[in-house]
Amino acid sequence: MSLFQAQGLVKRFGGLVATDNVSIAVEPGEIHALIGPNGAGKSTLVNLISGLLPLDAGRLELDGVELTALPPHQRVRAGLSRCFQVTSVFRGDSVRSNLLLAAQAHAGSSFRFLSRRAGEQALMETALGLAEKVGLSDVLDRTAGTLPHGVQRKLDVALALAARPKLLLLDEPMAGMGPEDSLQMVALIEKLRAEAAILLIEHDMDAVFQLADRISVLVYGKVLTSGDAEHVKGHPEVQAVYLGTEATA
Ligand SMILES: Nc1ncnc2c1ncn2[C@@H]1O[C@H](COP(=O)(O)OP(=O)(O)OP(=O)(O)O)[C@@H](O)[C@H]1O
Repeated sequence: MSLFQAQGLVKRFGGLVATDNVSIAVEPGEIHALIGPNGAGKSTLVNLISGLLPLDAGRLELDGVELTALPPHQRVRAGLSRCFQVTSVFRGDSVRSNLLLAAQAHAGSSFRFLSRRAGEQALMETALGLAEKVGLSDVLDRTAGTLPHGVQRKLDVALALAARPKLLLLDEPMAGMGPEDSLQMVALIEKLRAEAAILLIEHDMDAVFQLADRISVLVYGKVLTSGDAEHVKGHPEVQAVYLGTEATA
């Protein structure tokens, strides 16, 4: 059975059907990318999955737990973590504080048998482990808001990882990045595959073709087709509808 299943999702804005009976699944260890031209409904779909927007119809399930009626924070607790297109970093705090805060927020009662000192130590170790994982160990004392955009995006990923997700929703992680930062983010996402399954929304087609096991193409709120990179590249309607428009965007 799939790790994550979205079935028959529908979202209407007045007369506009922004999400039109979308079903999408993510398997354990899989990177499933979602692409589509501007206005296709990618952000709406991500907001429906993370719970920021209410569904008009459909069902969501993660690892056997139904998410459909859960508010966003309970979906996070169930194993669904999201990186935001607009970063969720506390810009005035250090990288270390950001990581500590995230580690603390998701620690729950896991350190309840430890003394206060040992608890703080365990949180610090978690924070340092997150920094190590995404490559931030050298900038722990820097104020987050003063770091280059690419580094802030890594911190954003680390904050999402603090929740120890089963499924990581990455909403345009390469947005606004130059080629060097994009390459680093691709390498990081490839590494994260070992931690969580990933639903990746991304405009950077090179990155998508490099990373994704499966790509679903969204057009006018519907899944036009779904398959591996070869399938999507060779699909005539995708070339016409999506790649044609994106190549000139
Ligand atoms: N809150 C809203 N109210 C009304 N219409 C909306 C709302 N949010 C999105 N839409 C419409 O729904 C459609 C899908 O928008 P959405 O932002 O999900 O597309 P997208 O694929 O994420 O686009 P982009 O790549 O530009 O981010 C668009 O026609 C958009 O105008």
